[in-house]
Amino acid sequence: MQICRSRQAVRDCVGDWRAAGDRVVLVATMGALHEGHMQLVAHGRDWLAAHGGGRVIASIFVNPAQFDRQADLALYPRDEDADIAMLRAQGCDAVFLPEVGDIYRPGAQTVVEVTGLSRILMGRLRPGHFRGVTTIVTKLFNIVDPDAATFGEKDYQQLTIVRQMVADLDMSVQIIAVPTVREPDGLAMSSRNRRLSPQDRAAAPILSQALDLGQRLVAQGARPDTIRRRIRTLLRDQPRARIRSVDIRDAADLSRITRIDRPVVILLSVLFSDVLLIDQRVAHP
Ligand SMILES: Nc1ncnc2c1ncn2[C@@H]1O[C@H](COP(=O)(O)OP(=O)(O)OP(=O)(O)O)[C@@H](O)[C@H]1O
Ligand SMILES: CC(C)(CO)[C@@H](O)C(=O)[O-]
Ligand code: BAL
Repeated sequence: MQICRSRQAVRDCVGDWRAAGDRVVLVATMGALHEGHMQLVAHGRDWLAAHGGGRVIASIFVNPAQFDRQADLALYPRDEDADIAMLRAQGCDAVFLPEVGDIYRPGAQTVVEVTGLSRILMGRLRPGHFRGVTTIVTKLFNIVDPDAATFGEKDYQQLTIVRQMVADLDMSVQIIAVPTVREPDGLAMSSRNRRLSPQDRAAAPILSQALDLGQRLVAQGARPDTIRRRIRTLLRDQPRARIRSVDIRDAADLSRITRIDRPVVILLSVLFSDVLLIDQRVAHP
């Protein structure tokens, strides 16, 4: 696996692959890798196998521009050696590990923002977060120039926003959505899970139980406000869980709904001590 620490190193590496006729898939991450990230690499490989073959490059960059709280940035888990070993074992072809100064250079003035979708739901809880995401994803697309890129459904609003950006700006990158990978007890894998205390870790599967309940109620024909209320009641039974948001939206565009006559997405964000966990489930009436 090639290790690229500068933009130029990535361009040289991808240039060699392209000269050999390979297609390229980008797996963008913030590191502290887990099996969810490995599935992004695996889905990238599957896409390449169906499109004439090629190479997967992962990026690991804890992007300061998408953190709304300094403490969250300072505490974000980092483990470069373990990350490189995992990617190598997964058969990833290259990894891009840029420094902050190589990505955000003095005098830069340009940001990329999907104006509507970035300001609702998590965008209200974390102002500026999605502008930071779309700006770094655009920069990574420009540096790597991939044919396709993988994004996890766990970060459902992020996935929806990236799709909107790619369509709005005519970016020629195919977005591959990857289903959420879970621990055996149902907790969605997340780098931030490492920061949970043992007590919070034991309590955290309440999120997936709440999603199970929501999915059952959607299938039974319940109304969105009833489902939100029942989910909140379940979460309130867990004293370690502090609810930040419970939403039910149109799965296609995250618009508000008053009755459920098409696929919806149930979106949860819940604090355990100072760790904000999110999870989602698409449900069909
Ligand atoms: N459990 C998972 N299953 C599938 N994809 C995932 C999972 N967790 C993260 N991803 C995806 O991996 C990519 C990189 O995410 P990131 O590095 O932020 O990891 P994370 O586990 O989501 O960390 P965080 O704790 O910051 O939420 C994103 O596209 C994200 O949706
Ligand atoms: C897409 C991403 C790597 C951009 O920093 C990040 O938001 C993430 O890890 O989901
Ligand atoms: N996977 C989401 C990245 C973030 O929380 O900043």
